[in-house]
Amino acid sequence: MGLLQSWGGVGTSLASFIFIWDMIRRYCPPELVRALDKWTRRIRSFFYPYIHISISEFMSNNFKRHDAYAAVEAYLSEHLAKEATRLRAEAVGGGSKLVLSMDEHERVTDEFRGTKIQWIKHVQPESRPSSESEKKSYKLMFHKKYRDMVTDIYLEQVIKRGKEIQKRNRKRKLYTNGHSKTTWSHITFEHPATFGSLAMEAERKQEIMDDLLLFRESKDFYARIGKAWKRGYLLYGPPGTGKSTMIAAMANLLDYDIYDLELTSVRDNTELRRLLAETSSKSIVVIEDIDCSLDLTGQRKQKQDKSPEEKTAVTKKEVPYKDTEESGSRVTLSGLLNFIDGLWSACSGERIIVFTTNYLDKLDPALTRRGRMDKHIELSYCNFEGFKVLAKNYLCLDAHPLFESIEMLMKEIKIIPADVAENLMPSSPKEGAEKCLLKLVEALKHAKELMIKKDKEESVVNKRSQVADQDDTGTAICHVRVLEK
Ligand SMILES: Nc1ncnc2c1ncn2[C@@H]1O[C@H](COP(=O)(O)OP(=O)(O)OP(=O)(O)O)[C@@H](O)[C@H]1O
Ligand SMILES: [Mg+2]
Repeated sequence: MGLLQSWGGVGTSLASFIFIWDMIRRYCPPELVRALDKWTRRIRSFFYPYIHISISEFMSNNFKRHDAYAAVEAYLSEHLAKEATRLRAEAVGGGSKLVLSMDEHERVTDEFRGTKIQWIKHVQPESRPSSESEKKSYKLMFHKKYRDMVTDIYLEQVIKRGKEIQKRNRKRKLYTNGHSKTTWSHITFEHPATFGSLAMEAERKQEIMDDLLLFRESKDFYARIGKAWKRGYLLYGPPGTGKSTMIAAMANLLDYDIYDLELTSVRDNTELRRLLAETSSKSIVVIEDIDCSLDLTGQRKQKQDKSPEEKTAVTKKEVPYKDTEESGSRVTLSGLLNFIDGLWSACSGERIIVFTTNYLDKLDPALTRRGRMDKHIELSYCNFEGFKVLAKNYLCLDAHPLFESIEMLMKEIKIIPADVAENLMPSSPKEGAEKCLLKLVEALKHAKELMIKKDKEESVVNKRSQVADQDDTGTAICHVRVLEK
């Protein structure tokens, strides 16, 4: 009872204080109010001499992740996680190691040169109900007399060590924007492809690898020539020739993340710009099957009438393009070109942009011109050299008596590397290398027979049409004679 009475007393005094303070602010001269403000600040800092610094996950414009946030998180996970009682565990290094980080609202104390510094994790749900994310931040609290030391030395060290830890524990990520999401979602990227395992001429592979490595080391060069540090690659060729595999090999070679941009899920240029501004440095932005993702070729011609053949022709790869229209994507060619040209992609550091297509001639030349797509790489049918790479990868074979006939057949038959790989893949543990090679020989022979048959049929059709042409000419001549009479 006594306690309740005393709390009631506190409440009344507080209300009176606020009332009097408001009166003073309203009716006193401004100089007096300023002086009072100054004194209240002094009194407050006397009783509460702490400074707070907040490091949010996203920059204030909410577009870009804050590098410092990730570095602080890494530092705290390694140095102070032992002290925290509520933790979050995440697997790194292919699941072989668990990294612990502080759970929300948890606090830990660090010590630096005899000073105690407290870290608190804050998680605040986003104000917008439609938003999928939360606002996360780390708050740092310390005595004001250590202000210079903490801001100049301690924080710098935390960020530096955090970045080292991040580098050590880094899991590469594959980001996607599919499934009607307006933001990126990611999974760990663990594709095993390397340039070594790609079926391609060794010389061309080396040339591409040199180009990529030179790009990675060219920060100063790009700064000197005043160009955004980015490079565009256009990979083209028939389905199953290794375009997607090469992108994975590129990411593995450079140790970059991949952003797989599904253009059909992007509503308009503004959304495209936001998504691209959210991509981080050291990344490869990929737009697969660019010819199907956007009406890039038709955008400028704007709804010209299609020929009846075009209207009826439906290939496998044209389906997504139809979806684009249905899903109402309004990304335009100029929006895409804006992004490639640098204003947006130059936001943060090294970036590679890769487009893939099965039909090079379907693309607008504005998109493929050098400077936008700096390097065009053709991935084509498998030749004998490519086959040898696959035989080594799949069967651990450098030579075999069957190689000779395979070489002969490959000179005559076009076969995609995906089909060669499929035949070389043992279908059971008992299936030996020779059996797999025989499967491939059979597949090649079968393809050859089909080719001969097709050629014969075509020549018959050609002969028939030649005869028909002659007939037509004959008839036409007859008509002329009748008219002349
Ligand atoms: N050049 C290659 N070297 C090694 N493996 C290859 C190569 N090309 C294709 N493959 C094999 O075939 C499969 C399909 O290849 P991939 O998906 O890279 O082809 P793609 O060119 O991207 O086809 P699409 O145009 O249909 O997207 C891969 O998983 C890989 O195993
Ligand atoms: Mg592909």
